[in-house]
Amino acid sequence: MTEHLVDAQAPRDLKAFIAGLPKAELHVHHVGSASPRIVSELAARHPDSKVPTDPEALADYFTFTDFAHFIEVYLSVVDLIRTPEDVRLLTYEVARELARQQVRYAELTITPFSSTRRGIDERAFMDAIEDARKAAEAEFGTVLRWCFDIPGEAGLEAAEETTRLATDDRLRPEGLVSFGLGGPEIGVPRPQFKPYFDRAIAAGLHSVPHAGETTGPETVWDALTHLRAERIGHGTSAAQDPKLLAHLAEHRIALEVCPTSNIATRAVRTLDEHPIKEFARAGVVVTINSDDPPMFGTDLHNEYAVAARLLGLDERGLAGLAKNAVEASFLDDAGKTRITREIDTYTAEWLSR
Ligand SMILES: O=C(O)c1cccc(C(=O)CC[C@H]2O[C@@H](n3cnc4c(=O)[nH]cnc43)[C@H](O)[C@@H]2O)c1
Ligand SMILES: [Zn+2]
Repeated sequence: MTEHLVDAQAPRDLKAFIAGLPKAELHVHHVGSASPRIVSELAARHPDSKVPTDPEALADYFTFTDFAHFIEVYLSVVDLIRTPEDVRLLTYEVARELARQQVRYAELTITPFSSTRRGIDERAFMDAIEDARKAAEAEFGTVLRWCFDIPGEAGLEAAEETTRLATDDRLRPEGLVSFGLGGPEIGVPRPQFKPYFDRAIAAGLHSVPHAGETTGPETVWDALTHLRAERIGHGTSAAQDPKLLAHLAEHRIALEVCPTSNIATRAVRTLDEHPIKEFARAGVVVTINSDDPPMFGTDLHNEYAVAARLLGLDERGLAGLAKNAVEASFLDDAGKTRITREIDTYTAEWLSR
């Protein structure tokens, strides 16, 4: 069971503050955000799948022995997304959940290769996510943007297909802002993806690969050097390299920290051993994110509560984390100013109660 991951120790008042705090989420996966209700609905639609239809059984199914097991389970959920309507439903429901958590802006990591290789028409796929994005903004007020990621383990064929989908002007969706690299790192060296990142960057996309989640700091250096990373997904092992921490701090390359994810995939042993404190101490820009929240038995509120405990933060400190995410986002300046002001107003009102 993953429920033990939920941080019950945050004071009730701080939890209430977090619940109302306007936030930005920069590292959250599309399929990995499918709620137990959506997963069981999709599993019931596709009974040939081994994914349980019972939400209770899903908690056990979403308990991982290691990162490789996590990816195996993740792919079984990917297999449930078979039609453009599945894609639209999932995207819209993810936005609803983000809005519930006062997320004003989110960059959602989507792996289009996984859908197109399963036979979903590429045009219909783009229309489905864009339709959900526009509906979510109109109905919930949450602005969504996309990061298309290469599923690393699927190799250069996946890299080529993802790059094509991200850079072809006839296909590229309006909401696309960045280009990523996910999946396992062990046995999947970052430098091989350089030509694909070069093309994506030339097409105006920002570079946000996962790195240092399950391998050492050299992978983070590779992501910076070869993939020209502007933010790093996880970057957990950066804590082992003081020069790297200094580089990240100096160049304001933010880390997308997802504490509970790192425990659930067993990349880090316990929350108390999480290197977030070292990041903050070194002056690295830390952003707090949820990664694959239902699979890890968490949500963004819980991740902020975890961060508050690990970093010893009060309301102002939490507001600072929320502002870090806005600042490190790829939102335009007017949007950044709007959300930052909202965070400041909310915090000032809360503290003057
Ligand atoms: O879709 C396929 O057919 C396929 C075939 C081979 C390999 C893959 C992948 O590598 C998919 C991995 C997928 O996992 C996503 N993800 C979600 N959470 C995380 C995370 O914490 N760290 C790394 N990757 C993560 C990611 O979006 C990848 O695309 C697929
Ligand atoms: Zn991730």
